[in-house]
Amino acid sequence: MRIDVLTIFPDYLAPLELSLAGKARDRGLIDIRVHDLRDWTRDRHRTVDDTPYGGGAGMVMKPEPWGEAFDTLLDDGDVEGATVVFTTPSGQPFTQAVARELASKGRLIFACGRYEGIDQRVIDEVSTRAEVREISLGDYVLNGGEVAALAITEAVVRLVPGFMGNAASLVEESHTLSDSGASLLEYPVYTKPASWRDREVPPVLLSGDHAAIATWRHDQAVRRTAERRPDLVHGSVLLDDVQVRPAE
Ligand SMILES: NC(=S)c1ccno1
Repeated sequence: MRIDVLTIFPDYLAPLELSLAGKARDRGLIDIRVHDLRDWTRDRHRTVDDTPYGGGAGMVMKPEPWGEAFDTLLDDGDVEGATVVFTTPSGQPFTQAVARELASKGRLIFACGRYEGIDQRVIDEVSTRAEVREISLGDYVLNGGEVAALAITEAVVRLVPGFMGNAASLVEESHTLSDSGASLLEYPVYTKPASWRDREVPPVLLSGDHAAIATWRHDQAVRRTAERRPDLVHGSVLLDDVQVRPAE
C-alpha cells in the first residue's frame, strides 16, 4: 500500500517514521510519502489561505495549491484504486469497520486541512478523479487534520496483510465482530504474577480449559460492551450472544 499525506506541517507526520508503520515501510509493506502543500504555491510568501467568501472568522485554504498538488499526485500513474481521505470534523466517523475498508485500498492520499477548512471546490473537483472519503476522528475540533491522518494511518496499516507478526492478535481486539456480527470491546487481559497486591487472576484463566476460557472471555467482552458502549448493542443481537450477568 502507498500512502501520501498532503499537509502544511510535514514534520507533524514524523511519528510515522518511529512507529510500527516505519517498520512496515522498511519491510516494503507500505510506501509512505509526506508532501508539503506549500511546494505547490507560486508566491514568494507560499500562501495557502485567504479570507472566507461570505465573511466570518478565520481563514479558508485556497484551492490553487491543493489543485496543483492533486494534479501531481493523481497524474503520477499510480492512481488506480487511489482513495483520497479528507480528515475533517464534518466527515463520517472513523471506526474499525472504516479502517478495514481503507486497508483494502491500493493507495491512500490524506489531505490534511487547517484553518476553517479547504475550499469546497477542491473536494468537488477531486471527487471527479478519485474516490473521496471525508472522515472524522471524533466529534471534536482539532487545529488540523494531521493528528487524524496519523491515527487513521496507524489503524489502517496494522490491518495490512503481513504487517502484524501475529495476525491472530487482530482477531481478538476491540471492535472485532462477534459471530452474530456485533462489534465487541476486548475482554480484560492478565499476565504473571498470578497474585499481585492481593489481586488474583480469574481462576478460569489458569484452568487450562480452553472452552471455558473462550466462554469467559466472550462473556466479559459482551458485558464490557453492554456496560460501556450500549450504542454498539444492536437490539437483542448482542445479548443473544450470552446472558449478560451483573458485574461480579
Ligand atoms: N475531528 C477531526 S478529524 C478534525 C480535523 C480537524 N479538526 O477536527
